[in-house]
Amino acid sequence: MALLLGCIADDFTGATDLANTLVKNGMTAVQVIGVPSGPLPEADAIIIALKSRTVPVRQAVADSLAAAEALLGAGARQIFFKYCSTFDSTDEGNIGPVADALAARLGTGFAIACPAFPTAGRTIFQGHLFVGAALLNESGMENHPLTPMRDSNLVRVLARQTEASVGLVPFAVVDQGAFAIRQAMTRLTESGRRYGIVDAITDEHLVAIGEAVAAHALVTGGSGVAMGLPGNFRRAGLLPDRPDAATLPPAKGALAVLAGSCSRATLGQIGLARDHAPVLELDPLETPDAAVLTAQALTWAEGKLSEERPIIIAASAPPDRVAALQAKLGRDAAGALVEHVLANVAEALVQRGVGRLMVAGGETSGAVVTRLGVNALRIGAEIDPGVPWTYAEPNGIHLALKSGNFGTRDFFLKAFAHA
Ligand SMILES: Nc1ncnc2c1ncn2[C@@H]1O[C@H](COP(=O)(O)OP(=O)(O)O)[C@@H](O)[C@H]1O
Ligand SMILES: O=C(O)[C@@H](O)C(=O)COP(=O)(O)O
Repeated sequence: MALLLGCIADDFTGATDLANTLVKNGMTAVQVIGVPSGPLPEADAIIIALKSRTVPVRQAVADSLAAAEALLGAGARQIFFKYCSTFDSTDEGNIGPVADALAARLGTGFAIACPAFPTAGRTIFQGHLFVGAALLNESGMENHPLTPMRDSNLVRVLARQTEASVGLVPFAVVDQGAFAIRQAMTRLTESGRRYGIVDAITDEHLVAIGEAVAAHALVTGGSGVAMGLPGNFRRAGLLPDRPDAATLPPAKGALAVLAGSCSRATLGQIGLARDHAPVLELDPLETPDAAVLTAQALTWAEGKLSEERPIIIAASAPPDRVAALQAKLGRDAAGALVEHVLANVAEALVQRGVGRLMVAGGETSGAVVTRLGVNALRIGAEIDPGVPWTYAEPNGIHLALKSGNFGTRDFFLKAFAHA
Protein backbone atom coordinates (compact mmCIF):
# COMPACT_ATOMS: atom_id res chain seq x y z
CA MET A 1 0.00 0.00 0.00
CA ALA A 2 1.62 3.29 -1.10
CA LEU A 3 1.50 6.30 1.20
CA LEU A 4 -0.73 9.00 -0.29
CA LEU A 5 -1.28 11.67 2.34
CA GLY A 6 1.40 12.65 4.86
CA CYS A 7 0.02 14.58 7.84
CA ILE A 8 1.67 16.53 10.62
CA ALA A 9 -0.58 17.33 13.58
CA ASP A 10 0.36 19.86 16.24
CA ASP A 11 -1.22 17.86 19.07
CA PHE A 12 -2.32 14.33 19.80
CA THR A 13 -6.10 14.75 20.00
CA GLY A 14 -5.94 16.74 16.79
CA ALA A 15 -4.03 13.92 15.11
CA THR A 16 -6.68 11.40 16.16
CA ASP A 17 -9.43 13.72 14.97
CA LEU A 18 -7.79 13.97 11.55
CA ALA A 19 -7.12 10.22 11.33
CA ASN A 20 -10.78 9.63 12.19
CA THR A 21 -11.93 11.89 9.34
CA LEU A 22 -9.68 10.16 6.84
CA VAL A 23 -10.83 6.69 7.95
CA LYS A 24 -14.48 7.75 7.73
CA ASN A 25 -13.80 8.89 4.19
CA GLY A 26 -12.27 5.59 3.12
CA MET A 27 -8.55 5.80 3.77
CA THR A 28 -6.56 3.58 6.09
CA ALA A 29 -4.80 5.85 8.56
CA VAL A 30 -2.28 5.29 11.33
CA GLN A 31 -1.33 7.88 13.92
CA VAL A 32 2.38 7.76 14.68
CA ILE A 33 3.54 9.30 17.94
CA GLY A 34 6.38 11.78 17.49
CA VAL A 35 8.93 12.00 14.70
CA PRO A 36 9.50 8.38 13.67
CA SER A 37 12.97 6.93 13.95
CA GLY A 38 12.29 3.83 11.82
CA PRO A 39 10.17 2.90 8.82
CA LEU A 40 6.55 4.11 8.77
CA PRO A 41 3.63 1.65 8.99
CA GLU A 42 1.67 0.73 5.85
CA ALA A 43 -1.34 3.01 5.33
CA ASP A 44 -2.94 5.37 2.83
CA ALA A 45 -2.40 8.20 5.31
CA ILE A 46 0.10 8.60 8.13
CA ILE A 47 -0.52 11.24 10.76
CA ILE A 48 2.55 12.17 12.75
CA ALA A 49 1.37 13.51 16.10
CA LEU A 50 3.62 16.19 17.54
CA LYS A 51 3.28 18.17 20.73
CA SER A 52 4.17 21.32 18.84
CA ARG A 53 1.24 23.64 19.50
CA THR A 54 2.69 25.31 22.55
CA VAL A 55 6.42 24.54 22.49
CA PRO A 56 8.89 27.30 21.50
CA VAL A 57 8.59 28.27 17.82
CA ARG A 58 12.02 26.98 16.90
CA GLN A 59 11.27 23.50 18.27
CA ALA A 60 7.85 23.38 16.61
CA VAL A 61 9.46 24.21 13.27
CA ALA A 62 12.29 21.69 13.69
CA ASP A 63 9.94 18.86 14.70
CA SER A 64 7.51 19.64 11.89
CA LEU A 65 10.28 19.69 9.28
CA ALA A 66 11.64 16.39 10.59
CA ALA A 67 8.14 14.90 10.37
CA ALA A 68 7.76 16.22 6.81
CA GLU A 69 11.09 14.65 5.86
CA ALA A 70 9.93 11.24 7.15
CA LEU A 71 6.65 11.51 5.26
CA LEU A 72 8.24 12.67 2.01
CA GLY A 73 10.87 9.94 2.34
CA ALA A 74 8.02 7.41 2.55
CA GLY A 75 6.54 8.75 -0.69
CA ALA A 76 3.74 11.08 0.55
CA ARG A 77 2.14 12.87 -2.41
CA GLN A 78 0.70 15.74 -0.38
CA ILE A 79 1.47 17.17 3.07
CA PHE A 80 -1.32 18.21 5.41
CA PHE A 81 -0.53 20.41 8.43
CA LYS A 82 -3.29 19.89 11.01
CA TYR A 83 -3.99 22.45 13.71
CA CYS A 84 -6.95 23.08 15.92
CA SER A 85 -10.43 23.92 14.65
CA THR A 86 -10.28 26.83 17.08
CA PHE A 87 -6.90 27.89 15.59
CA ASP A 88 -5.22 27.50 19.01
CA SER A 89 -1.96 29.46 18.91
CA THR A 90 -0.24 32.50 20.30
CA ASP A 91 0.84 35.68 18.50
CA GLU A 92 4.31 34.12 18.16
CA GLY A 93 2.92 31.00 16.53
CA ASN A 94 3.13 28.21 16.05
CA ILE A 95 0.80 27.93 13.08
CA GLY A 96 2.41 30.68 10.94
CA PRO A 97 6.07 29.72 11.43
CA VAL A 98 5.42 25.99 10.90
CA ALA A 99 3.37 26.67 7.76
CA ASP A 100 6.13 29.00 6.48
CA ALA A 101 8.78 26.33 7.04
CA LEU A 102 6.74 23.58 5.39
CA ALA A 103 5.88 25.80 2.42
CA ALA A 104 9.57 26.62 1.95
CA ARG A 105 10.56 22.93 2.20
CA LEU A 106 7.93 21.96 -0.34
CA GLY A 107 8.75 24.88 -2.62
CA THR A 108 5.16 26.04 -2.75
CA GLY A 109 4.08 29.67 -3.00
CA PHE A 110 0.55 29.32 -1.64
CA ALA A 111 -1.40 27.28 0.89
CA ILE A 112 -4.91 27.47 2.28
CA ALA A 113 -5.61 27.84 5.98
CA CYS A 114 -9.02 26.42 6.84
CA PRO A 115 -9.79 25.23 10.39
CA ALA A 116 -13.57 24.99 9.78
CA PHE A 117 -15.33 21.92 11.21
CA PRO A 118 -19.07 22.53 10.85
CA THR A 119 -20.08 19.18 12.42
CA ALA A 120 -18.41 20.37 15.63
CA GLY A 121 -19.83 23.89 15.25
CA ARG A 122 -16.71 25.60 13.86
CA THR A 123 -17.57 27.73 10.84
CA ILE A 124 -15.72 30.55 9.09
CA PHE A 125 -17.51 33.52 7.55
CA GLN A 126 -15.68 36.55 6.10
CA GLY A 127 -12.57 35.23 7.81
CA HIS A 128 -14.17 35.19 11.27
CA LEU A 129 -14.19 31.91 13.14
CA PHE A 130 -17.35 30.96 15.02
CA VAL A 131 -17.79 28.26 17.66
CA GLY A 132 -21.47 27.45 17.52
CA ALA A 133 -23.24 30.81 17.57
CA ALA A 134 -20.36 32.63 19.29
CA LEU A 135 -17.35 34.37 17.81
CA LEU A 136 -14.14 32.52 18.71
CA ASN A 137 -13.12 35.21 21.21
CA GLU A 138 -16.46 34.93 23.03
CA SER A 139 -16.69 31.13 22.99
CA GLY A 140 -14.74 30.34 26.14
CA MET A 141 -11.53 29.98 24.08
CA GLU A 142 -10.53 33.46 25.26
CA ASN A 143 -9.84 31.72 28.61
CA HIS A 144 -7.83 28.76 27.32
CA PRO A 145 -5.01 28.07 29.81
CA LEU A 146 -2.23 27.96 27.18
CA THR A 147 -3.53 29.52 23.96
CA PRO A 148 -6.19 32.13 24.76
CA MET A 149 -7.91 33.15 21.50
CA ARG A 150 -8.91 36.80 21.74
CA ASP A 151 -9.47 37.66 18.07
CA SER A 152 -11.92 35.86 15.79
CA ASN A 153 -10.50 37.36 12.57
CA LEU A 154 -8.22 34.63 11.26
CA VAL A 155 -6.72 36.76 8.50
CA ARG A 156 -5.48 39.06 11.25
CA VAL A 157 -4.46 36.22 13.60
CA LEU A 158 -2.41 34.40 10.96
CA ALA A 159 -0.89 37.67 9.70
CA ARG A 160 0.51 38.28 13.20
CA GLN A 161 2.36 34.95 13.00
CA THR A 162 4.03 35.27 9.59
CA GLU A 163 5.89 37.76 7.43
CA ALA A 164 3.88 36.45 4.48
CA SER A 165 0.77 38.18 3.31
CA VAL A 166 -2.60 36.58 4.12
CA GLY A 167 -5.78 36.87 2.06
CA LEU A 168 -9.30 35.50 2.14
CA VAL A 169 -11.37 33.23 -0.07
CA PRO A 170 -14.80 34.46 1.00
CA PHE A 171 -18.07 32.60 1.39
CA ALA A 172 -19.54 33.99 -1.85
CA VAL A 173 -16.73 32.28 -3.80
CA VAL A 174 -16.62 29.08 -1.77
CA ASP A 175 -20.34 28.61 -2.23
CA GLN A 176 -19.83 28.45 -6.02
CA GLY A 177 -17.68 25.33 -5.76
CA ALA A 178 -14.22 24.00 -6.54
CA PHE A 179 -13.64 25.82 -9.84
CA ALA A 180 -14.42 29.25 -8.36
CA ILE A 181 -12.26 28.50 -5.32
CA ARG A 182 -9.35 27.54 -7.56
CA GLN A 183 -9.72 30.79 -9.52
CA ALA A 184 -9.82 32.83 -6.30
CA MET A 185 -6.66 31.12 -5.04
CA THR A 186 -4.91 31.96 -8.31
CA ARG A 187 -5.94 35.61 -7.90
CA LEU A 188 -4.61 35.63 -4.32
CA THR A 189 -1.29 34.13 -5.45
CA GLU A 190 -0.99 36.67 -8.26
CA SER A 191 -1.57 39.50 -5.81
CA GLY A 192 1.28 38.26 -3.63
CA ARG A 193 -0.69 36.41 -0.93
CA ARG A 194 1.00 33.29 0.39
CA TYR A 195 -1.94 32.12 2.50
CA GLY A 196 -5.67 32.18 2.02
CA ILE A 197 -8.05 31.79 4.93
CA VAL A 198 -10.99 29.98 3.35
CA ASP A 199 -14.56 30.52 4.54
CA ALA A 200 -16.62 27.35 5.07
CA ILE A 201 -19.98 26.84 6.69
CA THR A 202 -21.02 23.38 5.53
CA ASP A 203 -19.42 20.03 4.76
CA GLU A 204 -20.25 20.66 1.09
CA HIS A 205 -17.97 23.69 1.25
CA LEU A 206 -15.20 21.58 2.76
CA VAL A 207 -15.51 18.93 0.07
CA ALA A 208 -15.32 21.62 -2.62
CA ILE A 209 -12.27 23.17 -0.96
CA GLY A 210 -10.66 19.72 -0.74
CA GLU A 211 -11.23 19.21 -4.46
CA ALA A 212 -9.83 22.66 -5.25
CA VAL A 213 -6.52 21.90 -3.48
CA ALA A 214 -5.94 18.52 -5.13
CA ALA A 215 -2.72 19.75 -6.75
CA HIS A 216 -1.39 21.66 -3.72
CA ALA A 217 1.82 20.35 -2.18
CA LEU A 218 0.75 21.71 1.23
CA VAL A 219 -2.71 21.98 2.77
CA THR A 220 -3.18 23.47 6.22
CA GLY A 221 -6.28 23.33 8.39
CA GLY A 222 -8.49 21.42 10.77
CA SER A 223 -9.74 17.90 10.27
CA GLY A 224 -12.85 19.17 8.45
CA VAL A 225 -11.13 20.23 5.27
CA ALA A 226 -9.41 16.83 5.08
CA MET A 227 -12.75 15.22 4.28
CA GLY A 228 -12.38 16.36 0.67
CA LEU A 229 -8.89 14.92 0.18
CA PRO A 230 -9.54 11.14 -0.11
CA GLY A 231 -11.83 11.88 -3.09
CA ASN A 232 -8.91 13.42 -4.95
CA PHE A 233 -6.84 10.26 -4.58
CA ARG A 234 -9.86 8.13 -5.51
CA ARG A 235 -10.49 10.19 -8.66
CA ALA A 236 -6.82 9.78 -9.56
CA GLY A 237 -7.22 6.00 -9.31
CA LEU A 238 -4.82 5.79 -6.35
CA LEU A 239 -7.25 4.85 -3.56
CA PRO A 240 -9.29 1.64 -3.80
CA ASP A 241 -12.51 1.04 -1.77
CA ARG A 242 -11.68 0.09 1.82
CA PRO A 243 -14.82 -1.19 3.55
CA ASP A 244 -13.36 -2.14 6.97
CA ALA A 245 -10.90 0.67 7.60
CA ALA A 246 -12.05 1.10 11.27
CA THR A 247 -11.81 -2.39 12.81
CA LEU A 248 -9.81 -2.78 16.07
CA PRO A 249 -8.92 -5.82 18.20
CA PRO A 250 -11.45 -6.46 21.03
CA ALA A 251 -11.19 -4.17 24.08
CA LYS A 252 -10.55 -5.49 27.59
CA GLY A 253 -9.55 -4.22 31.03
CA ALA A 254 -10.83 -1.65 33.51
CA LEU A 255 -12.20 1.75 32.47
CA ALA A 256 -10.84 5.18 33.36
CA VAL A 257 -11.06 8.82 32.33
CA LEU A 258 -8.28 11.35 32.96
CA ALA A 259 -9.21 14.97 32.35
CA GLY A 260 -6.77 17.86 32.08
CA SER A 261 -8.86 20.02 29.78
CA CYS A 262 -10.45 23.09 31.36
CA SER A 263 -12.80 23.75 28.45
CA ARG A 264 -16.48 24.46 28.98
CA ALA A 265 -17.35 21.17 27.28
CA THR A 266 -15.10 19.07 29.53
CA LEU A 267 -16.27 20.82 32.70
CA GLY A 268 -19.86 20.05 31.68
CA GLN A 269 -19.01 16.40 30.94
CA ILE A 270 -17.40 15.98 34.36
CA GLY A 271 -20.41 17.65 36.00
CA LEU A 272 -22.84 15.21 34.41
CA ALA A 273 -20.65 12.16 35.09
CA ARG A 274 -20.61 12.92 38.85
CA ASP A 275 -24.09 11.41 39.20
CA HIS A 276 -23.12 8.17 37.47
CA ALA A 277 -19.48 7.32 38.20
CA PRO A 278 -16.85 7.90 40.90
CA VAL A 279 -15.17 11.24 40.20
CA LEU A 280 -12.03 12.60 41.88
CA GLU A 281 -11.34 16.29 41.37
CA LEU A 282 -7.70 17.01 42.03
CA ASP A 283 -6.91 20.45 43.39
CA PRO A 284 -3.48 21.57 42.15
CA LEU A 285 -4.07 25.04 43.57
CA GLU A 286 -4.44 23.68 47.09
CA THR A 287 -1.65 21.10 46.57
CA PRO A 288 0.81 22.22 43.87
CA ASP A 289 2.93 19.11 44.34
CA ALA A 290 3.03 16.39 41.68
CA ALA A 291 4.04 13.54 43.98
CA VAL A 292 1.31 14.32 46.51
CA LEU A 293 -1.39 14.74 43.86
CA THR A 294 -0.36 11.47 42.20
CA ALA A 295 -0.49 9.63 45.51
CA GLN A 296 -3.92 11.14 46.27
CA ALA A 297 -5.27 9.92 42.96
CA LEU A 298 -3.87 6.40 43.26
CA THR A 299 -5.05 5.96 46.84
CA TRP A 300 -8.52 7.14 45.83
CA ALA A 301 -8.60 4.76 42.82
CA GLU A 302 -7.82 1.69 44.95
CA GLY A 303 -10.71 -0.78 44.92
CA LYS A 304 -12.67 1.34 42.41
CA LEU A 305 -11.33 -0.06 39.12
CA SER A 306 -13.99 -1.95 37.19
CA GLU A 307 -14.79 -3.21 33.70
CA GLU A 308 -18.35 -1.87 33.90
CA ARG A 309 -18.07 1.69 35.15
CA PRO A 310 -15.27 4.21 34.57
CA ILE A 311 -13.47 6.06 37.31
CA ILE A 312 -12.89 9.70 36.47
CA ILE A 313 -9.89 11.69 37.70
CA ALA A 314 -9.92 15.36 36.75
CA ALA A 315 -7.65 18.33 37.33
CA SER A 316 -9.98 20.47 35.23
CA ALA A 317 -10.97 23.75 36.82
CA PRO A 318 -12.89 26.91 35.90
CA PRO A 319 -11.02 29.98 34.60
CA ASP A 320 -10.58 31.72 37.99
CA ARG A 321 -8.88 28.66 39.53
CA VAL A 322 -6.70 28.13 36.46
CA ALA A 323 -5.68 31.81 36.60
CA ALA A 324 -4.89 31.49 40.32
CA LEU A 325 -2.58 28.51 39.78
CA GLN A 326 -0.91 30.27 36.85
CA ALA A 327 -0.36 33.38 38.99
CA LYS A 328 1.29 31.15 41.59
CA LEU A 329 3.49 29.02 39.30
CA GLY A 330 3.54 30.69 35.89
CA ARG A 331 1.47 29.55 32.90
CA ASP A 332 3.75 26.84 31.55
CA ALA A 333 4.73 25.43 34.94
CA ALA A 334 1.06 25.20 35.97
CA GLY A 335 0.22 23.26 32.79
CA ALA A 336 3.29 21.07 33.11
CA LEU A 337 2.52 20.21 36.74
CA VAL A 338 -0.96 18.95 35.92
CA GLU A 339 0.21 17.12 32.80
CA HIS A 340 2.95 15.42 34.83
CA VAL A 341 0.46 14.27 37.48
CA LEU A 342 -2.00 12.88 34.94
CA ALA A 343 0.81 11.09 33.08
CA ASN A 344 1.95 9.52 36.38
CA VAL A 345 -1.59 8.43 37.14
CA ALA A 346 -2.12 7.01 33.63
CA GLU A 347 1.04 4.94 33.87
CA ALA A 348 0.08 3.53 37.27
CA LEU A 349 -3.54 2.81 36.26
CA VAL A 350 -2.46 0.89 33.17
CA GLN A 351 -0.08 -1.15 35.36
CA ARG A 352 -3.10 -1.88 37.59
CA GLY A 353 -5.26 -3.22 34.78
CA VAL A 354 -6.87 -0.25 33.04
CA GLY A 355 -7.28 -1.31 29.40
CA ARG A 356 -9.73 1.33 28.18
CA LEU A 357 -8.56 4.84 28.89
CA MET A 358 -10.11 8.14 27.88
CA VAL A 359 -7.97 11.29 28.10
CA ALA A 360 -9.57 14.73 27.85
CA GLY A 361 -7.36 17.53 26.58
CA GLY A 362 -4.83 17.81 23.77
CA GLU A 363 -1.76 18.74 25.78
CA THR A 364 -2.86 16.31 28.46
CA SER A 365 -3.17 13.52 25.88
CA GLY A 366 0.30 14.35 24.63
CA ALA A 367 1.74 13.94 28.10
CA VAL A 368 -0.14 10.69 28.79
CA VAL A 369 0.52 9.01 25.45
CA THR A 370 4.21 9.90 25.61
CA ARG A 371 4.50 8.50 29.14
CA LEU A 372 2.77 5.28 28.14
CA GLY A 373 5.40 4.80 25.44
CA VAL A 374 2.81 4.47 22.68
CA ASN A 375 4.33 4.29 19.18
CA ALA A 376 1.23 4.27 17.03
CA LEU A 377 -2.56 4.41 17.26
CA ARG A 378 -4.89 2.45 14.96
CA ILE A 379 -8.22 4.21 14.47
CA GLY A 380 -11.53 2.56 15.42
CA ALA A 381 -15.17 3.51 15.80
CA GLU A 382 -16.15 7.15 16.31
CA ILE A 383 -17.74 8.08 19.66
CA ASP A 384 -18.65 11.66 18.76
CA PRO A 385 -17.45 13.85 15.90
CA GLY A 386 -13.67 14.01 16.02
CA VAL A 387 -13.15 11.39 18.73
CA PRO A 388 -12.65 7.73 17.85
CA TRP A 389 -11.52 4.82 20.00
CA THR A 390 -8.00 3.83 19.06
CA TYR A 391 -5.76 0.82 19.66
CA ALA A 392 -2.35 1.69 21.06
CA GLU A 393 0.71 -0.17 19.83
CA PRO A 394 2.74 -1.78 21.29
CA ASN A 395 0.72 -1.45 24.53
CA GLY A 396 -2.44 -3.27 23.39
CA ILE A 397 -4.77 -0.90 25.25
CA HIS A 398 -7.69 1.10 23.89
CA LEU A 399 -7.32 4.86 24.12
CA ALA A 400 -9.69 7.68 23.29
CA LEU A 401 -8.10 11.12 23.10
CA LYS A 402 -10.77 13.77 23.45
CA SER A 403 -10.17 17.31 22.37
CA GLY A 404 -11.19 19.46 25.30
CA ASN A 405 -13.94 21.09 23.31
CA PHE A 406 -15.45 17.98 21.74
CA GLY A 407 -18.22 15.64 22.79
CA THR A 408 -21.77 15.79 24.08
CA ARG A 409 -22.43 16.26 27.82
CA ASP A 410 -22.80 12.50 28.43
CA PHE A 411 -19.60 11.78 26.49
CA PHE A 412 -17.63 10.08 29.30
CA LEU A 413 -20.47 7.69 29.98
CA LYS A 414 -21.46 6.82 26.43
CA ALA A 415 -17.85 6.45 25.29
CA PHE A 416 -17.57 3.15 27.11
CA ALA A 417 -20.69 1.77 25.50
CA HIS A 418 -18.57 1.81 22.29
CA ALA A 419 -15.38 0.43 23.89
N1 LIG B 1 -6.50 23.24 37.51
C1 LIG B 1 -5.65 23.64 36.56
N2 LIG B 1 -4.95 24.78 36.69
C2 LIG B 1 -4.09 25.19 35.70
N3 LIG B 1 -3.86 24.51 34.59
C3 LIG B 1 -4.53 23.35 34.42
C4 LIG B 1 -5.44 22.87 35.39
N4 LIG B 1 -5.97 21.70 34.93
C5 LIG B 1 -5.40 21.47 33.75
N5 LIG B 1 -4.52 22.45 33.42
C6 LIG B 1 -3.70 22.54 32.20
O1 LIG B 1 -4.47 23.15 31.18
C7 LIG B 1 -4.00 22.70 29.92
C8 LIG B 1 -5.22 22.26 29.15
O2 LIG B 1 -4.83 22.03 27.83
P1 LIG B 1 -5.29 20.75 27.03
O3 LIG B 1 -4.97 19.49 27.75
O4 LIG B 1 -4.72 20.90 25.65
O5 LIG B 1 -6.87 20.90 26.98
P2 LIG B 1 -7.78 21.38 25.75
O6 LIG B 1 -7.96 20.18 24.89
O7 LIG B 1 -9.05 21.83 26.40
O8 LIG B 1 -7.05 22.46 25.01
C9 LIG B 1 -3.02 21.58 30.20
O9 LIG B 1 -1.70 22.05 30.07
C10 LIG B 1 -3.32 21.22 31.64
O10 LIG B 1 -2.21 20.66 32.30
O1 LIG C 1 -9.40 20.56 15.56
C1 LIG C 1 -9.76 20.34 16.72
O2 LIG C 1 -10.58 21.05 17.33
C2 LIG C 1 -9.12 19.18 17.43
O3 LIG C 1 -8.72 18.20 16.54
C3 LIG C 1 -7.92 19.61 18.18
O4 LIG C 1 -6.92 20.01 17.61
C4 LIG C 1 -8.01 19.47 19.60
O5 LIG C 1 -7.13 20.26 20.39
P1 LIG C 1 -7.45 20.35 21.97
O6 LIG C 1 -8.74 21.08 22.12
O7 LIG C 1 -6.29 21.05 22.57
O8 LIG C 1 -7.56 18.93 22.45
